[in-house]
This record gives sequence, C-alpha cells and structure tokens, in this order.
Amino acid sequence: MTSQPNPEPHKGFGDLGERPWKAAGLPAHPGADPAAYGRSWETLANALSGFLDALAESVPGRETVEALAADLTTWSDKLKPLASPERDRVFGRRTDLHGRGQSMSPKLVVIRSDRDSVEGTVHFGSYFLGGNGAVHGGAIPLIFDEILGRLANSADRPPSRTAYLHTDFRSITPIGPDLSIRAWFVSEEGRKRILRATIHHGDTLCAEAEGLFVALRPGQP
Ligand SMILES: CCCCCCCCCCCCCC(=O)SCCNC(=O)CCNC(=O)[C@H](O)C(C)(C)COP(=O)(O)OP(=O)(O)OC[C@H]1O[C@@H](n2cnc3c(N)ncnc32)[C@H](O)[C@@H]1OP(=O)(O)O
Repeated sequence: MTSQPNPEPHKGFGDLGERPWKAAGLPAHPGADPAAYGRSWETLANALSGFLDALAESVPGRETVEALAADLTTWSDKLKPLASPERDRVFGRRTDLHGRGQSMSPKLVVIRSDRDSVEGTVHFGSYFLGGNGAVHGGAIPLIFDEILGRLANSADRPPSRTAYLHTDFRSITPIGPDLSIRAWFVSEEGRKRILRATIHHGDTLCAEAEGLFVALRPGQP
C-alpha cells in the first residue's frame, strides 16, 4: 500500500506510549498527563538542553568546572531517591511537548502531521557537534528513529519497534540553523511498516533514511 498524505490533521502523532497502559486498563501515568506539570517540565527540558549546548561551547576555568561538578552532584543526589519505574517517569514521556520533555535527542518541532506523514523542524545545538560545524553522524539516525518511530506508532496502530534504520548522509548537516524534517509511510503490510524521512537545510538534502518497523506480538518487549 502506498499512502498519500491526508490533509486532515490528526492528534495521533503525539500519543505513542499511552495506549499500552490504557489497553491494560491502567490509569494514565503522571508522565503522560500534561496537567501534572503544566509548562514547568518544558521549561526544565529547555534549560537542560540549553545547558548542554552552553557546556559544549564553553571553555570554563578550573574553578568553574569544579563548582559545576559539585552543583550537578548535589542535584543528582536530590533526584536519586525519587527514581521511579519507567511507566511513571516524565522524562521523554511528555508527548504533548515538542521534544517530549527530554534532552537525549534534539527537539523535533512538529508543524503538520496526519495519519501517514509528519513535517517539522529540527535544530541541532552544539551538544550534537561531530566536527567542523557538522552534526555527529550518530545523532542523525537518532532523530530519524525518533520521527519515524513516532509516526510508525501513531494513530490507532499497535506498537512496533525499529528492525532496521538505513541512513544516507548526502551533505553535512549543519549545527545551528533550523532544518526541515519530513517523514512518511511507504508501505504497511501485515506487521511490517516501511517509512522514509529526509532532513533539508534550505534546498540542500542533508540526510535521508529508511526504516522498517515491525509490530510487536502480544507480550513482546
Ligand atoms: C508516554 C510514553 C511516550 C514514549 C515515547 C517514545 C517515543 C520514542 C520514539 C522512537 C521510537 C523508536 C523505536 C525504537 O528505536 S525501538 C529500539 C530499537 N529496536 C529494537 O530494539 C528492536 C530489536 N529487535 C526486535 O525486537 C525484533 O528483531 C523485531 C521486533 C524487530 C522483529 O522480530 P520478530 O521476531 O517480532 O519478527 P520476525 O523476525 O519474525 O520479523 C517479522 C518480519 O520482519 C522482517 N524483518 C525483521 N527484521 C528485519 C530486518 N532487520 N531487515 C529486514 N527484514 C526484517 C522479517 O523477515 C519478517 O518478514 P516476513 O518474513 O514476515 O516477510
């Protein structure tokens, strides 16, 4: 089956992760409930990403490095006793926020989505630098897996996992500017979903990817 973009917007792109709990008859977990933190978690995630970029760019003196390490250790010690099972966590589970409230991958800003495609922007900060102003070659599949994985599992589809993710690096992906990112379904047959994605800087194709996502059987982790 070849899917054509549906002009009707839908809310399926962001809802990955809630359904397994719903299907099991469990209450929504705090991480899936936007009301639990309001905008404060978004502010935290932005601050964390901003911090990582600032750290990556800076050349601090030794005193600053020692003070920063001490501050970070203080915060780790405060957070460790609050560790919770995966399904109760907030980090990466705020699918109502651009970037899911996490800092592991760059923030994906969705501009338009429908059942079979999604378009948006992505911006790689200095934290994702490989060298010479180019994004690290491992960070690019990371954002492809993010956009393809979320689209593959969107709407009413049962959860799937990435079986393969093939990335072609067509030209450097620059650190700094907002880049256009697009993903779409190529086919959906049985348990197998094939999707493709591109990243452009203006008219320049930076990278493209194809992923196979295989729907999980009941009980499959
Ligand atoms: C609130 C919470 C929010 C959370 C938000 C999170 C958002 C995160 C967004 C990011 C999310 C990102 C998501 C992630 O990153 S998921 C993490 C990365 N992926 C994994 O860890 C997956 C590991 N692998 C597996 O679990 C299994 O191998 C899977 C499940 C994939 C398939 O094993 P399974 O035993 O179930 O199936 P099967 O082996 O019978 O295969 C079935 C069919 O598929 C074909 N096939 C399989 N593999 C390949 C291959 N490599 N090339 C070509 N074909 C392949 C195979 O030939 C067969 O075809 P056919 O013979 O039927 O024609």
